Amino acid sequence: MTTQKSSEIPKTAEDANYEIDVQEDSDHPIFKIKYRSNSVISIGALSDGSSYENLPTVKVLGTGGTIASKGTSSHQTAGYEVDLTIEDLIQSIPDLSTTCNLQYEQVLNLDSKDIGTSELLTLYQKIQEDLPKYDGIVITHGTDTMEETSFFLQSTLRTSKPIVMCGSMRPSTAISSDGPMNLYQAIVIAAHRDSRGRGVLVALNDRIGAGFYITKSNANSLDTFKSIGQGYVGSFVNNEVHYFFPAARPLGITYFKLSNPSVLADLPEVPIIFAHQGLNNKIIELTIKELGAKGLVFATMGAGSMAKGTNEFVCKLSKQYSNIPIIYSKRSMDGMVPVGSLPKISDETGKPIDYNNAIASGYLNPQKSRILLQLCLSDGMEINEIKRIFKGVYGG
Ligand SMILES: NC(=O)C[C@H](N)C(=O)O
Repeated sequence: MTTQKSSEIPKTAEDANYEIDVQEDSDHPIFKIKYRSNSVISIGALSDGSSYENLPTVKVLGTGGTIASKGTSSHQTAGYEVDLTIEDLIQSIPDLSTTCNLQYEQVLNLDSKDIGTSELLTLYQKIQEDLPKYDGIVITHGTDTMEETSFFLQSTLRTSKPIVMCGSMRPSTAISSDGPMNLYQAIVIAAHRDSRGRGVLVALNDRIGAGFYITKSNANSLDTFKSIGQGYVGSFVNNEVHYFFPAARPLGITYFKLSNPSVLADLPEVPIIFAHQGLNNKIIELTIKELGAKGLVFATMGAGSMAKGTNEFVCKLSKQYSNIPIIYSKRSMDGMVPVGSLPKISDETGKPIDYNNAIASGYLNPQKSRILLQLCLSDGMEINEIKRIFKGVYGG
């Protein structure tokens, strides 16, 4: 690889103070143009053979959240309302016209607690429609359920183009609101060629994480998105995107084709039960019998641990209801549930009872496990196939 530098100013952009950095190898020359504003864009062949002939095009899709909210005072950081449009948000950030061609659209405008299956489907369809037309997509979203949307999109959109989610922890009216900086960074990340092939990303607070794993760890502070075991994939410093590793997607992703979106408007009912000392088994019975749950996820107390009586109760009940899948996830933020810690159940005589429908979540937390199970069930998968899918995330 050779690197040449030039500070020549071409006639066509006389007053544009920039530097061209050409990196060449035999197959893929890359031209980096560093502008006065310090934003860097690349023109040339990408490693997959495609290229940005001009500035990359980025579409920002607004869905609401705190980033689009207003409080009643500058110190209010909880209890505010969604009140801004995506246009307002774009107006709050500095000009990015030397970094990308930017377009935006309001898809939803909700607090993310109100995002359910039909909203996910609306967003999914919009992204499917936009992906062929843009080099990158940014989604502004509430942080409370961002990890669920990011997991859903990662499991349903197969693309090497960057899809970057962002939000904020402080409303737009708060002192030191983090929304504009997070949105600005997300757009620069989506426009950056090195963001390709990394799956759905979550960008907040100068950090870039994998939407597949990342989770909200703090209800109030700016430094909230974490995936402790898996770490961040990169960070944002000054106006630069820094990746720690070459482009890669998390292992264990299963892509579901939503060929019939109407099926998705009604994803199967899969509740999550949070296990704790003295859990009343009646709640499990109500969930399966009264709600008609098609599967169940437990946030178990440790690596799959629940009271012996609860495991026996669930095993018996789940069999009465056509062997519904029971996912053993965990309420701890980090760590995993291995197959080996699934309960072994026996009858009064000590004879083992088959509990084949118990499935370990591996590294997936309960809310991500729920979405994966819903997608598996809507695809008509049987228990053993669902086990295989979860095993991809080192569970099963
Ligand atoms: N920080 C946030 O965005 C929280 C907000 N309640 C939401 O998820 O929409």
